[in-house]
Amino acid sequence: MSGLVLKNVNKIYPGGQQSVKDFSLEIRDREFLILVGPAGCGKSALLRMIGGLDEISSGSLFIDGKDMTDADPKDRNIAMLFKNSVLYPGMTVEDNLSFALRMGKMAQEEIDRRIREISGYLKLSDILDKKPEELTGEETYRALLGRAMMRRPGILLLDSTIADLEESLQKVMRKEFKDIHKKMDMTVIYVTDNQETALALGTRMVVMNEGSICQDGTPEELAAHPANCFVGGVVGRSPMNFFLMKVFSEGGRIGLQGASGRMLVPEAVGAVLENNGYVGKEVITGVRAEDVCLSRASEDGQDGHFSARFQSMTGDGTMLRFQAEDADGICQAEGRTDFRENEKIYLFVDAEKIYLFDKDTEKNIL
Ligand SMILES: Nc1ncnc2c1ncn2[C@@H]1O[C@H](COP(=O)(O)OP(=O)(O)OP(=O)(O)O)[C@@H](O)[C@H]1O
Repeated sequence: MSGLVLKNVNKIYPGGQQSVKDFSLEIRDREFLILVGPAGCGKSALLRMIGGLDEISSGSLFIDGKDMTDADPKDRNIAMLFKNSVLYPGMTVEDNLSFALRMGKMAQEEIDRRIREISGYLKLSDILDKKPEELTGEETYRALLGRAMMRRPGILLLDSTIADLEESLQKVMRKEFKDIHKKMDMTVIYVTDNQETALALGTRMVVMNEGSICQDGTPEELAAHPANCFVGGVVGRSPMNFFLMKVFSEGGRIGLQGASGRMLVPEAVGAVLENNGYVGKEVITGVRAEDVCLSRASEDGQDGHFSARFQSMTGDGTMLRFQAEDADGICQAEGRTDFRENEKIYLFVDAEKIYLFDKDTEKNIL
């Protein structure tokens, strides 16, 4: 059993800077939780406090119902793998795996048993005799993970640890994480600034910004109903564009007027806007790149069609960047790559797929 509860946790440094603000979260035993947030939002600070490497300035931490706020790191049953973790130089992978347990005087038989088990899970058997400098990036990562798991921690903290691997390896490792987590009886907190991992693992995700939780849920829930613009921009299969548009009412229908086009919204959406007093006001309209299509319309002014100017293709050629009257954006290229810079293009936005946020609070209106 290794559930974890954080209650109103704060981290304030001697200079007065605060990295974690009133952070409360409950993580169930054996849960795999992904903590996503931009650089500097306090993810590592939070992990360091959970692991006992840094003091909790105020608030409390419970592990399995026991108050561990001030407990010694070695009493927390937690293993950590940080961005800058390295294997002990000069030692083989096997020695790296066994070192801490040998120092703790564990019986060699038990150490050997664990090495066999973990080597099996992490495919280390063929590299047990190798030294760190002989390992590839992926092998190093597997060995580091194995070393962290040798003590059979109840909780494993992983800090952006696969971010430095090549993209193809990251994919492999994400899949393996899922398998390893199933086999090992562990609660895992995985910190990353990359939502891809959370989407790939499909597990619970907490989005963090400026030291606080923005939203908590599955990646699908967060993508479908982001609590605010920030989460909308962070979570989802394609980037979200944001446009400022004015809500209008015309002939009993509600619509949105932007600088380069307009669209009527579905009746249910219109009702929410009307009932909440948004008619005549500006709202932030969020549209995912995958929901903006190149339009064949050749005239401005058609409902749902927006004029823009082509800027550039994305590196993989699947999306294009455009400049609308009031904002830059990104949309599907649909195989078209033959635009000239600044050429006029037409975009179609599916009104069924839009997100609407309050201009002042940036909170989701729908
Ligand atoms: N010892 C410290 N003293 C003062 N400020 C600190 C200290 N450690 C971290 N910070 C600040 O706290 C904030 C959060 O840092 P933290 O490393 O937790 O962010 P992060 O989300 O993990 O970012 P990254 O993904 O880049 O590691 C940052 O603004 C950082 O500069």
